[in-house]
Amino acid sequence: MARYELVKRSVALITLTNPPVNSLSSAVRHGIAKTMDRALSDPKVTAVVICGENGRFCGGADIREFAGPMRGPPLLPLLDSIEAGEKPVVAAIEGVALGGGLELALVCHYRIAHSKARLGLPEVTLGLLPAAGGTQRLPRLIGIPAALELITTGRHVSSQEALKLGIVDQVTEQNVCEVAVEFALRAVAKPLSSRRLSALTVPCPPDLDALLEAVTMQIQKKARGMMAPLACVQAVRAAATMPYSQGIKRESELMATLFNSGQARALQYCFFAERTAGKWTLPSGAQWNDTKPREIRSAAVIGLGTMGRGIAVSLARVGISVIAVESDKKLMETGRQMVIGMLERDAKRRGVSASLNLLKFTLSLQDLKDVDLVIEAVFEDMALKKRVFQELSKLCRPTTLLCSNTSGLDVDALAGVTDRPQLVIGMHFFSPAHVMKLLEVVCGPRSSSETIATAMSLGKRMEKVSVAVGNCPGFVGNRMLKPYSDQATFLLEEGATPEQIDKVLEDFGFAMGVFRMSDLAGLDVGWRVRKESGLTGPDVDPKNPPRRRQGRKYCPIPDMVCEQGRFGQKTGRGWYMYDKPGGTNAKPDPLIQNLLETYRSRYGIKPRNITDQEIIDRCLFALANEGFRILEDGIAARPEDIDVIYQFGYGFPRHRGGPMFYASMVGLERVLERLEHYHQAHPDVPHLEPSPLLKKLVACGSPPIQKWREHIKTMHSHL
Ligand SMILES: CC/C=C\CC(=O)SCCNC(=O)CCNC(=O)[C@H](O)C(C)(C)COP(=O)(O)OP(=O)(O)OC[C@H]1O[C@@H](n2cnc3c(N)ncnc32)[C@H](O)[C@@H]1OP(=O)(O)O
Repeated sequence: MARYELVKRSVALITLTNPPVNSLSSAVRHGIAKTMDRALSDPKVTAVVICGENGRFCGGADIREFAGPMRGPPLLPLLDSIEAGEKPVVAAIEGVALGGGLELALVCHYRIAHSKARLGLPEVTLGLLPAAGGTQRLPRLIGIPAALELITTGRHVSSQEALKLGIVDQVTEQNVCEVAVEFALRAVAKPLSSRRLSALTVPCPPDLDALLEAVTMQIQKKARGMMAPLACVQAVRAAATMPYSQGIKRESELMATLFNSGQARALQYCFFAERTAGKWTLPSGAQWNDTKPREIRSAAVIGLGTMGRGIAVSLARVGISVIAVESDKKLMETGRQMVIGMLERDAKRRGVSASLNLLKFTLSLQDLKDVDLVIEAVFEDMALKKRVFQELSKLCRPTTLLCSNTSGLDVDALAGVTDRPQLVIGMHFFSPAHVMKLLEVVCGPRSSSETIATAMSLGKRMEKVSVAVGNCPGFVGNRMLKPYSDQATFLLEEGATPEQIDKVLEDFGFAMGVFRMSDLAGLDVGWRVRKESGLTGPDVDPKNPPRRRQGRKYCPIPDMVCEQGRFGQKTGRGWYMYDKPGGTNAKPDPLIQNLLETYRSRYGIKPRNITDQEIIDRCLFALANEGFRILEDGIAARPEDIDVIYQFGYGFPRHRGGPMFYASMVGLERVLERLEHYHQAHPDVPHLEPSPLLKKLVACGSPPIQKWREHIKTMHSHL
């Protein structure tokens, strides 16, 4: 796990060998301890270089080991002993030096980085802090403000920025190991005391308290209840105010609290869930690692509304040429200006030049004859989408992939009107598509494995987190949203207010409560869907709208809000009021309060006090319950996929893991018991009836989430 070689007759070259990222597993730590001992005790060796195999220095501690008991030599004393050694040690950093990997580099007396390397202390993103001396050494090296920023955000820096900050001593474009060996030879005669970071004093800003306070306040605003960033601030405060020996103790204490927290478990689960999500498998046996995607060089986007524009930008910025189609000249010109503006701003932010030459705008579908792939992003209307697909089928090359950005319509029905159902697939982007990371790849029953592989690989290239899901109304994300938002509106009937519910959900950690989110998305969207499905319409008595429809409980309040022309932010009024149409500053609206009171008195509902816990339980358990149904229906392959969708598409707090992980943390028995309780109280709400899979898992002793799949295996897969 650590290879030892003697090079240039006197330099010990220690290579970490734990692919793919040379993480510091117990075997690697053991290997480092052994090879360092050998280097320090061999009189022929005058200097040491540490590097990593396969172009990667080290990706940090082995995160998989965090779940089990600690084995092998602990990292902190091992690193302290490297720093204390009497022979110069040089870190040769290629690829990445992250977390424990950077902490290892910080105990080396010198650091040489390749120009393409990235460095950082991302522990905070795993609910931890850099507890192998990182919070104590980095401030001593680069000062409190810069160290605070890196440690509390977990941001990776380029080697050029690392050089400017003083983290590395040299950046090279050449073979970093060779450069480091030469460097080590030159360092042999030099004193090491000033190179031992733990022995340095921290350059302390005069306004330390004010700085720490400002950072704490900033974090409290942004971190939505995450503990780790605040613990990082405390650890850096210790570096500034205590000698190293005490600071390191404080670092360990803070780490101990974080390490055993549910938040750390959730964030580490998210790390692996995100990586697992791309690994799709079909019932046919085809899967992500044995199906070759097609290469996509050119694409078309049909429709230059909000979604189409974002999709066009996301394609062009990764080097794919895009033909954007609109049906009307004025709309096309508006779309063109918006897309160009977005692409220019995006390029400026990334420090690259905007790839405007890749864009073409047209009014004619005829121009799409030769593209490799088309993404339809027209209005959410099945008849319109079918017409577009029929036409594409006639016009495009027989090999062109036809994709729809529908947010919930039947992808197979679209495939059915084409001459190539195997090349039809859903690519459900989230708004704004050039910002939001999530892509649901909706596999119809006839989508070929090559088509799925191509859509997934295109998503990855577009820097999206892509999740393969089955075809059903609303797919995964929007299907689950219904029971969640239904519970919120039922709670309004019973006595809650939009602002109360939103506050509880936002305090839980959601980026936005359900009502603020609806105002942002536009209330008319759901209203149109309800009209299309016959739940509401001209036949409904506006004075006395029924509270039971299609055999189940129905809350007419959202329709009543829409009937007043309140469609959310875009109209300046929705569940809240805004300063102006398009405004974003939501304020409680007395008119909504009035509407709720009138509604309750009309139906003789006595409002009651609703606790925060009831809001959380009803909204989140209804959400997870639908997730269990999605798993048993085979629409999602794993709970991890659902959780990734909710984090990246719906603002579910990452430190809670996602709705399915949250359910597992609360305890499946409790989720089942609460759902049974609420279903008894509301028997006409089918979404509250516990799903058979939830019952089955509880009956099997509530296995950990990673084992749920074994209980779903026998059920039908739509993927
Ligand atoms: C006392 C405590 C001391 C220290 C604490 C720490 O060090 S905590 C760990 C801090 N390090 C990190 O957070 C880095 C995590 N890894 C990454 O950010 C990326 O993996 C990386 C290194 C930038 C590489 O990205 P890339 O896109 O190239 O690959 P991918 O992410 O798909 O990873 C490849 C496979 O490696 C697994 N993996 C990555 N890092 C770790 C790790 N630190 N421990 C364990 N496993 C790791 C990852 O899960 C992938 O596995 P696979 O089975 O192929 O899905």
